[in-house]
Amino acid sequence: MEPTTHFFESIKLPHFEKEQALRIVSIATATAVLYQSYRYITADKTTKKPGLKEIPVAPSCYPYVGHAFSLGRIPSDTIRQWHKDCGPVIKIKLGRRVWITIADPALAHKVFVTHGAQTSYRPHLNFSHKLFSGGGKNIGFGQPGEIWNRNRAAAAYIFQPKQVEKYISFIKKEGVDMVQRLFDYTERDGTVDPFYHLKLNYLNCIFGKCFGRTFKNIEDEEFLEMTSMVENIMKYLAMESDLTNYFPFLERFDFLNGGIINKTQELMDKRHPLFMQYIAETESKEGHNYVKALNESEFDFSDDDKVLFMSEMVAAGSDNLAIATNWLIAMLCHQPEVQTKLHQELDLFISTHGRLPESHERANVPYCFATIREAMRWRSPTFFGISHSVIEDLVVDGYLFPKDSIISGDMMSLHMDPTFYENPEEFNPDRFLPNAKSLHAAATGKLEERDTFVFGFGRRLCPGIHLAEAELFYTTTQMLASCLFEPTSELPDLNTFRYSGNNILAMPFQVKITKRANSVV
Ligand code: HEM
Repeated sequence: MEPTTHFFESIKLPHFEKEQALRIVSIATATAVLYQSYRYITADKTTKKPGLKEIPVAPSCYPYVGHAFSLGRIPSDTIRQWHKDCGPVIKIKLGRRVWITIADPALAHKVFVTHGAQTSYRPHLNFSHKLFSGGGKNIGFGQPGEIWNRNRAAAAYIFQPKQVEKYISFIKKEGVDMVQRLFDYTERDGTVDPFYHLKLNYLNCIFGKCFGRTFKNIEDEEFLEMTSMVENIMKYLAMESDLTNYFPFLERFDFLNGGIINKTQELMDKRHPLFMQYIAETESKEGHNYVKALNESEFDFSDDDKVLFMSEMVAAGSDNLAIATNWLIAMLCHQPEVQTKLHQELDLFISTHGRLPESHERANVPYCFATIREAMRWRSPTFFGISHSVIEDLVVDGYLFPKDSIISGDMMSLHMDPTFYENPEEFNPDRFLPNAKSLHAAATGKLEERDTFVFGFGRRLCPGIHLAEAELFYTTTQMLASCLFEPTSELPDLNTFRYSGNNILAMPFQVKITKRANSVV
């Protein structure tokens, strides 16, 4: 009741008593609900066309609200179950908007890649489109067109393998520093939660490359501020996070919706000056960084463009990697035999070559690379990647994907498809042996040639994929060459997810990380 009282006290309604105002608001809301219900029902009928297979509507759909209140605590868990009950493609209704999720790799590939010309758009959502991407001016939430092409070309330029090479020694150093911190914290406290150390490592990797500066440790206030900004961005990017996208009348009653309009605006008001300051600081920094790379290139970025570009890279290029590596560590606690095999393979390479492997030598440490890949298959870092939108009515395999519907691949379901992956529930790095093809090769090409979906699809495929591969490879090999991961009496929970919006996070866990007695580094 308190926010309601506060709301009515804060608005200026000189001609109405509060009770009158409350009645008016109720009547207005009821009218809006009835009007929207009418439009919702009639709109739905117009999408039905003869001779087409009906995409099943997921269960627990209610008039007007659709599934908005049926998604549960972890929407991906609910949607995965709906796929099991209703099949590989389902329709979810959020107010008047239609969200179609796909759990079948072949259908997903056809929809997003074969028909990429129609499906490489992004839905217009309040936070991602209007605020985070400044009205569609960044890569992730811009629509195909001139600005998006420029941004994508700039990303392709700074993330091409040749450019990634320039930062390898920096990535390696960050890995060495993180391992030392893991040892220090274990020595001090007996055990350590690796997640924030991984976040610091990967945030430093991308932040260092963007701006030529890094954060000291996990208590560093600037690190905490930046990591909280990234976490909030990931939270608000989730489809279900902001109901005003589906019930626009809620914009007038922000307090009913958790104050999301205020919170997202505040977040972006904080981002702009902070990133402007980081960009300005790079002028005086020695060495190469992405801001300088953009300045030197012909892409013609204004300072505001750079804020959008860099903040997107920091958000997209840090947490996903930490989440993937955190799941890997959680899994190693459960499967010590996998860890032993990883140690043996790496030790053999190091003894033979007198150094750790480079990422282009992944075929020489195939089990190690396969384990990184299996960790991402088994627990994809995101629930739905980034959702796409279809620009015109599209029929694929007899299913109608209506114009403007939001479409997503359900990552967990795609990677648990038994026709695509044998015994998918089993964590088994051997499934990716002996093929040590790059992540890019694994995520592109014909359906029968690809065996990962975690980096998305076709024209929208993650442009940071080469960088992601390098960072995952060097961080993991550095850790495994030096560290022994031992569980505490409580093993990490592998089956419960922590809600964080867009990402699939493990529940917090502790692990003992010590220097391996027989380490050869
Ligand atoms: C484990 C690490 C990563 C994962 C799992 C991941 C996953 C994804 C996914 C699923 C998408 C959406 C693709 C689609 O819409 O079909 C995406 C897009 C994107 N990623 Fe990544 N990513 C990772 C790392 C990175 C890194 C390191 C960067 C750059 C620093 C990056 C930058 C981007 C950008 C800019 C987009 C938007 C592309 C567009 O909309 O055209 N990502 N990523």
